[in-house]
Amino acid sequence: MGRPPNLYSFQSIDDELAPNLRKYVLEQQNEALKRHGVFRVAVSGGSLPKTLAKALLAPSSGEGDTVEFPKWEVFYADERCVPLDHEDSNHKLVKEELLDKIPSDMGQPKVYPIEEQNLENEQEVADQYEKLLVSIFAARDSVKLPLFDLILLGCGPDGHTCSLFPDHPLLREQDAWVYSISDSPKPPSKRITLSLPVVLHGAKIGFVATGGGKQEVLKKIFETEEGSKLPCGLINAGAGDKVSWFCDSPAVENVSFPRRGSVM
Ligand SMILES: O=C(O)[C@H](O)[C@@H](O)[C@H](O)[C@H](O)COP(=O)(O)O
Repeated sequence: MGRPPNLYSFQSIDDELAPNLRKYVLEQQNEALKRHGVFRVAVSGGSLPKTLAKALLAPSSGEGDTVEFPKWEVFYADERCVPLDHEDSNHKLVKEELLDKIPSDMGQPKVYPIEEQNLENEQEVADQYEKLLVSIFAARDSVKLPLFDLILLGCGPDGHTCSLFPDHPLLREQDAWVYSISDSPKPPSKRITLSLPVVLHGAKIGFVATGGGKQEVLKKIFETEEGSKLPCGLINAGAGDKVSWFCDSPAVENVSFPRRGSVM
């Protein structure tokens, strides 16, 4: 097993977690821009977009601390098979929480939502999204897996992440980049998700998990054999120190796994 994941815990979301998350995201942004002039990020839904907005919409404190949105390409780590203006859409959530709030002088990222045709056929939605990823990540060369510069995820109370759920057969799938699911235990039932190998391949993987409701599952994920088999645990085990967790104190109150102070 490689090096363990990084676990950060903060007293306050607004005053500590968000500024540290900003620092982390901008480190990945600046690295990626140096590497290939573009920052490719995958984001999921849940509470993440709101916390991300707190991090990214704060004023810049100077050099190296500028969010270069026009150089960002934003993808969805998972999406629900609903129209883009539907209450359940992750794209709608990201748009309302973050994109619509970006001041006009900062410019907008290029965002890649799912296609709205054939929403009733979740396999079709997954295939279309995979085709999109192939056209971007394998434009010139054939690549085995798409390389996101950063994948930002949440953690469900059952240990799911993206739309990869505990004990679900999708966890064993290796072939496609994007899978559909029609029996998601968290509604709505029809969704698409990046595959586990795609997530593990990400250059960096950041989890944001806050609130007392996450306490039990985080203890399990970080401290038990059973938890290491949950989707979040599989990512910790498979991606090691490429993974960073941004948690608040209530979420990790009982977790004795060593924490890091701050992203500095
Ligand atoms: O579309 C979804 O349902 C999400 O992508 C899902 O994976 C989410 O990130 C977790 O359920 C955590 O959600 P919370 O942060 O709201 O607990």
